[in-house]
Amino acid sequence: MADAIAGQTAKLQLDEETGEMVAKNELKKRMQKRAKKAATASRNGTSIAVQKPPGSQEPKASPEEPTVNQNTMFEQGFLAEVYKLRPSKDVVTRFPPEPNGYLHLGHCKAIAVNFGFARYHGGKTVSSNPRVLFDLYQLYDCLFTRGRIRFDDTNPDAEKEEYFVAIKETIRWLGFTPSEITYASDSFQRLYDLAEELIKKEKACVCHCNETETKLQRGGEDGSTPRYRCKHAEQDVETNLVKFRGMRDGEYAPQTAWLRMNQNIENPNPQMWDIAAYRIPKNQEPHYRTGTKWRIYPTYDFAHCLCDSFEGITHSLCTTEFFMSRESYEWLNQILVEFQPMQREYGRLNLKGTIMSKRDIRGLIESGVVRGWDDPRLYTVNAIRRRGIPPGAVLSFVYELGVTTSNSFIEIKRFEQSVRRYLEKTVPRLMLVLDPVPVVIEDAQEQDLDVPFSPKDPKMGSHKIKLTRRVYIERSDFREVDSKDYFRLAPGKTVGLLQMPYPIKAVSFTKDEATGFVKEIKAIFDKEGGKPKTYIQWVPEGSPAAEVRIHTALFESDQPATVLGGFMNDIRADSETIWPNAMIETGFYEVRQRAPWPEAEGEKNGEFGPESVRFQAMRVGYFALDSDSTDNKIVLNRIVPLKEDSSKNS
Ligand SMILES: Nc1ncnc2c1ncn2[C@@H]1O[C@H](COP(=O)(O)OP(=O)(O)OP(=O)(O)O)[C@@H](O)[C@H]1O
Ligand SMILES: NC(=O)CC[C@H](N)C(=O)O
Repeated sequence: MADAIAGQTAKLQLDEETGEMVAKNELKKRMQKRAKKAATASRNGTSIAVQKPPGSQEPKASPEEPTVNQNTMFEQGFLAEVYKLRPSKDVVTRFPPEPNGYLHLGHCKAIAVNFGFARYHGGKTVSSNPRVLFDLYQLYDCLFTRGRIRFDDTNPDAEKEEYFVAIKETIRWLGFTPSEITYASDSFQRLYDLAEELIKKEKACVCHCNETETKLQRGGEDGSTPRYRCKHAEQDVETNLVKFRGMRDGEYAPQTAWLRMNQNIENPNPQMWDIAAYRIPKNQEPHYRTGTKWRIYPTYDFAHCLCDSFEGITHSLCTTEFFMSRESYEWLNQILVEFQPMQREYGRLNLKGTIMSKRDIRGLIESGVVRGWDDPRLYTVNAIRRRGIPPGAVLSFVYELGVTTSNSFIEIKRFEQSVRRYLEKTVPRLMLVLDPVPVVIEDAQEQDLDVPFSPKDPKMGSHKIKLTRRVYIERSDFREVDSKDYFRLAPGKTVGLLQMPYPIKAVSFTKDEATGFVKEIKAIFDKEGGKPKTYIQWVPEGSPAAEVRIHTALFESDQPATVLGGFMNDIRADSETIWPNAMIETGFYEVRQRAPWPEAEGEKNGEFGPESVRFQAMRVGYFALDSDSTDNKIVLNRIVPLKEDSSKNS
């Protein structure tokens, strides 16, 4: 029976316009009809979007056969050029987050670039099959490749332990194993000593100018007045040393003194206009790692290049907003240290139709628009993960986009398309009914049906589903009044039930007097009527209840940040729909027990949560178990719809 049902279901295709499962021929007919209609409409000046007929659709790739090999990113284009500029047997890179918030999708690109570059140039002789590679890569990462995390933890006022922990976790989840985890704070003493050396070389002074004065020295508000050097640049070395030590020993109030580099105010690059090297933070929060030992902290511009040198970073890869900083990076390293890393800049990954800045997300959380940093409508890694997007799908997306020097603004639907492609062949299929209405099949005999988890991949195995007399179908799959162009259930009409040996024909129905809703449908098997035009999903009586959350775009526009009055004025009211009384077939329990689906990347090592329970709910979408679930309550999030949401970037 399983084979017959598998054969039948495998041949069905989703009609993206109606959401029905139909035979290939039926879909072809429908497509031709629609194409004709569209042609007539276009002749009449009105346009209708048409789904491509089966066979003409773009080939669907599986993650095992990626359209873009992950190595392509390092073999061609920007990153290949970077390597050619500095070919090295011992590539060392670092991913350098500031632990002041949770990482987002853009950071996944930075992680893939930094760890991937080191991995590629450290272990490129290994097979290019990603499945085989995973175990080997873990070993390779630890033993041979030199991709590190370095926390840029130079601003204790903004940093918290929870962010350090979450960042490390994200990198593991993406399937990378840092060869080392380091901290700028490991080098605070060494950095301090080098700051004194810079003073002794007359390349830094302690400055007391405030923000307004500094702005004037740099050409005023719009940069149109002549630039000039501040008077503190004339202080002698001894005075600067005494003052700098005074800063260190707490003799200056926060923000009344800062160490400033003596660069070149004439240089057209603002990064060379005597920028800050050390500052006294306003709040004097204890540092997560060094406590109250330091009252002064190095700036990014002082610490980053020096730490890169201390750690022997060969290729310091960062995003293009640091392009101007390259000059000060090289200037400082050349004065103070022997080993010279090479900084190069690639384009940031941005998504249209959302916000990713930590400050803005904090605003959404505080105003109750979203549940928290991991709300599935956001694009923080926590949110993407909770929503059920697998780490392998995130990486595929990054590899697909590749790396150039341009900042990319990608539509959410492109991201979702990539995720859908990844899930299509890697997760099992189940039946889920969002808004159940009972159908009593009067001539049904109770029996167990053995149905495959995948219509095409026998390796996924099969599970039992009980054919009960009373089953549940989607309320929207029944119409009280039939019509010619309607192909699902209606009085006197036949519809196929997925995985069921025979189609059913509705014979009568009752309604709830109070609500006017259909209460129960009576049906019989239609054993003589031949193949039905359309198939719908169902669940047997006794199936577990589930709360299903369907999320769509949080914002109306493509650029919420630029909307008049700010992104808060751009929030969609219907970005979350909850189906509290959905039902899922019991095969779900086996899917849950066999998680993670798919078994790949960072989830393979046993570190996975409920979100790795992923499946395709036929005709409804891809789903994952939400972290609000308990032993007695199933809560599901839709990962992505089965097709692109035409109403909006979902
Ligand atoms: N959108 C992005 N695309 C690609 N790389 C990014 C993106 N955002 C940050 N990065 C890179 O990730 C690394 C760590 O960044 P860090 O946490 O310091 O980011 P950030 O720029 O403060 O992030 P944000 O302000 O967007 O939260 C840096 O090398 C940074 O250039
Ligand atoms: N060079 C870089 O990649 C910059 C990293 C740094 N943590 C930042 O401020 O974004």
